Amino acid sequence: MKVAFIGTGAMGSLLIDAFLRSGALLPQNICASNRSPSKAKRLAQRHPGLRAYSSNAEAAQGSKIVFLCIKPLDYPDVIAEIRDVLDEKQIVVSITSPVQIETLEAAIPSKIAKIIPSITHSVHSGASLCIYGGRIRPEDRLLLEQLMSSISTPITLKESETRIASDLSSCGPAFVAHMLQLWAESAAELTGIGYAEAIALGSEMLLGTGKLLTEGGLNPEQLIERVAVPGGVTAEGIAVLDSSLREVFARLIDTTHRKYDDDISKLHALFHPAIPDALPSSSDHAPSCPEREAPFAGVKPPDGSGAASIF
Ligand SMILES: NC(=O)c1ccc[n+]([C@@H]2O[C@H](COP(=O)([O-])OP(=O)(O)OC[C@H]3O[C@@H](n4cnc5c(N)ncnc54)[C@H](O)[C@@H]3O)[C@@H](O)[C@H]2O)c1
Ligand code: PRO
Repeated sequence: MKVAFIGTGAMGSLLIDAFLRSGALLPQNICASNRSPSKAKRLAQRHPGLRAYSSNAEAAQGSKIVFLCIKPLDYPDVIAEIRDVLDEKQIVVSITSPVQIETLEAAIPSKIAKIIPSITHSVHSGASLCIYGGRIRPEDRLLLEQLMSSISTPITLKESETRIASDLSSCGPAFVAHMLQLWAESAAELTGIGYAEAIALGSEMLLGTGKLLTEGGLNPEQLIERVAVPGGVTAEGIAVLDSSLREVFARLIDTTHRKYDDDISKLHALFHPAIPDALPSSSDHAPSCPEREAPFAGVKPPDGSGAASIF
């Protein structure tokens, strides 16, 4: 079975490397193409058997699954290039949040899914966000979730939840890494500890905290209660965070949702140049205020170990 990756930048290459490392795909299963073909060729050199194409249509033709690993505004060109070689049996997966499933369903005959990955999949970790179009059948969903289970924890959600869920799972690693940077910079500046040492300590702490909140069976409230002993230093620190961070997160969510809406508008104009507005926006999905309660479906997929090639 062929699986195509169109766009082999940061995320396309990461997915290919991770699927191969997990054993879920073999190099001979994979076709890759990229606007600058040298990137796809480098992957073929790294993984003998993988086929690199200079044409997106050639990569897509005959592939059971076609991953589109390109940026939002590159979609119209790529769709125009591959439309004629796609059929209704193929599954086209967009890894890009603002590209709406209904836009792709209107443009191509294939079954459409949106799967938003995360850099954490390179260490076989993190949630992949799975959103399915109306043409996806249960067996297609099983296939995609088996594949994604080999490198991540697939979580099914509604398209309206894409932005906030992606903030947490896909942008989140960068947000948390930035918080750690600032914390380590302040630590180095105010106390004299080395920046590298502070980063190392913080990174080990993040790893352990993630484990406690997943396999360790603790929720944030329980974890805080165990750490913040009454009258101790942690409780004082949490009071400081509480008074400052709520506003920061409100602004963060507002900003990412504005950017999302902006991308949706630009895409709409590119896909439908003559049709004015009536677009979905993040405000259709959730209030653009901090008190949103994301109604996260959180449906766990069937258990696919993905240890062996599933194709
Ligand atoms: N990087 C992440 O952590 C992450 C996480 C989740 C989702 N995403 C989404 O994945 C998408 C790609 O992100 P990225 O970080 O890999 O970006 P990137 O810029 O590293 O990669 C995009 C690749 O697409 C190629 N490309 C552009 N136009 C093309 C065309 N017409 N035909 C073939 N290839 C073309 C570019 O040459 C580039 O190699 C974005 O929409 C992003 O939102 C990224
Ligand atoms: N990276 C993409 C971006 O920064 C989206 C999720 C993570 O736009």
